[in-house]
Amino acid sequence: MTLTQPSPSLDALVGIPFTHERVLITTGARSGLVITVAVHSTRLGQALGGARMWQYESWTDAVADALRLSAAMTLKNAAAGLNLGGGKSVIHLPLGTALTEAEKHDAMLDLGDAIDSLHGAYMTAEDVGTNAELMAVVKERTDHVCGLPASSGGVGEPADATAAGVYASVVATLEALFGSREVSGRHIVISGLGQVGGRLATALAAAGARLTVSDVNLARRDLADSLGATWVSVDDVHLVPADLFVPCGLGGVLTARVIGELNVLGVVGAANNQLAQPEGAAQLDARGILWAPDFVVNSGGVIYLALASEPGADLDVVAARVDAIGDTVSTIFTDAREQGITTLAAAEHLAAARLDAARR
Ligand SMILES: NC(=O)c1ccc[n+]([C@@H]2O[C@H](COP(=O)([O-])OP(=O)(O)OC[C@H]3O[C@@H](n4cnc5c(N)ncnc54)[C@H](O)[C@@H]3O)[C@@H](O)[C@H]2O)c1
Repeated sequence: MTLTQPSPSLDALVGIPFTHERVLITTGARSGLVITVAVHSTRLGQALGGARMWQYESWTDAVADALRLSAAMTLKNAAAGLNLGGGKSVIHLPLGTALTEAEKHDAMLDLGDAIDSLHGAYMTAEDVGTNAELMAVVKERTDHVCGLPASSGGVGEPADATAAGVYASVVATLEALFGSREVSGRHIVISGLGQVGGRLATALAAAGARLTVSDVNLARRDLADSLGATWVSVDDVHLVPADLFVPCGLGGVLTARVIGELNVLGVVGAANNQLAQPEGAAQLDARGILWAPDFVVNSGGVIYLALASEPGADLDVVAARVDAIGDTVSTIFTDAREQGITTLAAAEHLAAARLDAARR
């Protein structure tokens, strides 16, 4: 008899209840890659969420990520006041895979076919591992894609708007903690200096913040040096005593251990799904650390994609909507304090109120 290790169930991998309207899991005809398109909710409108192309140990991990990320998009789009539902697509790259440009092209055509088969239930855009140029390839197979390069008539990639929304959230968090919106002189720790983290670090340095930064990609140290920021290893970054910790890398960074070791007064960052477990919100609360919920903080990109893509869009109006993320964060802090609930619960209530109103 052969004994094998029991494999974890998808339920355990996903970690949230299955409440999705529709999930398509398909093998790309050209690429051979497993593509998941998860439509969590269309109650407020077409589901919008980016296309992630990333390495996972198993295709089931990629499906689990799509299920989690699409549910978070429902909350994000609802809390942002957009008439859009939540969805996400994930292309599974087996560990060690490095796609050639031709293979990426094939993967995008496959993604476009998968999205088109849903007849408009879901609209995609760029996310980690994809970009505006690759969205132009998706467009060859479906109209349900946004954030194309300006050269293709699109509104471009959303990282500027995401960084602007995170900046507004940082200011709102400082105000809640210190009674002042002043950034100058505050010590802020940023983990992940990519598209969003790099822009945010540049803006915070220009405003006079003292920065400590980190990235798994050591090449990002050049940016840190140019901003006069202190560089620390990714293993130690959460230990640095500071005013704020700003996660701008991948999700799941706030594990029970990391939360227990944080040495800051607030956490506010761009990374999606920062809490490794939902209980992390209460753990942060119990430690007296003010957490600005990620799906509100990082909604600038989706606000930009949705509103700037509308015909005749006024970019000043779009920028004001992005800036108003700071007001939403302040409201969530106030609601949480007054109702004695976590900031996560307060943000979820905000999103649920919009979803419930749409159900009536
Ligand atoms: N780009 C957007 O508009 C947008 C919108 C909403 C949410 N987000 C989220 O914000 C986060 C950052 O997005 P991005 O577009 O800047 O991605 P990116 O890939 O450009 O940057 C991520 C950076 O984090 C680094 N990184 C990865 N793992 C890390 C770790 N363990 N510790 C430290 N650094 C690490 C990477 O090397 C990279 O430099 C992601 O979680 C993304 O889902 C981005």
